[in-house]
Amino acid sequence: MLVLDQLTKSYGGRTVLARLSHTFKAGEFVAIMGESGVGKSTLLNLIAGLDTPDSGQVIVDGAPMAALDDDAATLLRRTRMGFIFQAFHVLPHLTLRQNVALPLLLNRRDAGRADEMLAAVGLGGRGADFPRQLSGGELQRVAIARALVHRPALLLADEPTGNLDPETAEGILHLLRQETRESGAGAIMVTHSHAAAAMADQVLLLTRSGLKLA
Ligand SMILES: Nc1ncnc2c1ncn2[C@@H]1O[C@H](COP(=O)(O)OP(=O)(O)OP(=O)(O)O)[C@@H](O)[C@H]1O
Repeated sequence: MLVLDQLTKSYGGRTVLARLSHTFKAGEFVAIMGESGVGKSTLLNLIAGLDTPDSGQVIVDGAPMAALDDDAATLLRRTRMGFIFQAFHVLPHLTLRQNVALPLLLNRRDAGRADEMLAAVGLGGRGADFPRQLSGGELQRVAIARALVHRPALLLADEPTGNLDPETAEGILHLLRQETRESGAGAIMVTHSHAAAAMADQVLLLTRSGLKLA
């Protein structure tokens, strides 16, 4: 379970999120929509612990993130979370297989599932390629394979199908659904796509006054 408790975040004196509170149930697939600039990516970054709130807290499975030291926060992210961010964060000097296997290696687990996940996102047989040989949409699919490979308890996804054609996007959304269902994982997906939001258990709208059911 993930609790957002009175989260406030400002940039340069401009408040983006003001005392935002919400509880995400474990295992629920939630889509967050809302107009450009309203703070969706900011919210995802706070949940991921990649940015810190000015006040309020993010509580993961009963533990306030701010109370964790760097090592504990890293361990939490590495073992329990999977990320698909807009910049992908694919490492240029590693092959696709090595990129996807990274969460497994960091968790000291067998890397065998990396090839399986590459195949699942339509990149089977390209494990030895390097990121520079890929298109934007292919890179996004590598990031998706990497986010799912270690079966995280919580998947955080920022526009996971933003660079994909509608047909590939639909396939990827099915994969996200199937993988999270199989492992009982929850997901928080920020999207402008109504097609993507339609496959969530719940669609929330972020506005200046907070998160509400769409
Ligand atoms: N690091 C930063 N420094 C300064 N301002 C920032 C920073 N990150 C975000 N902002 C500002 O905060 C506001 C919310 O940005 P955010 O990216 O969270 O919006 P969003 O809802 O995800 O938008 P979009 O749908 O366009 O991706 C924007 O006005 C943005 O300029």
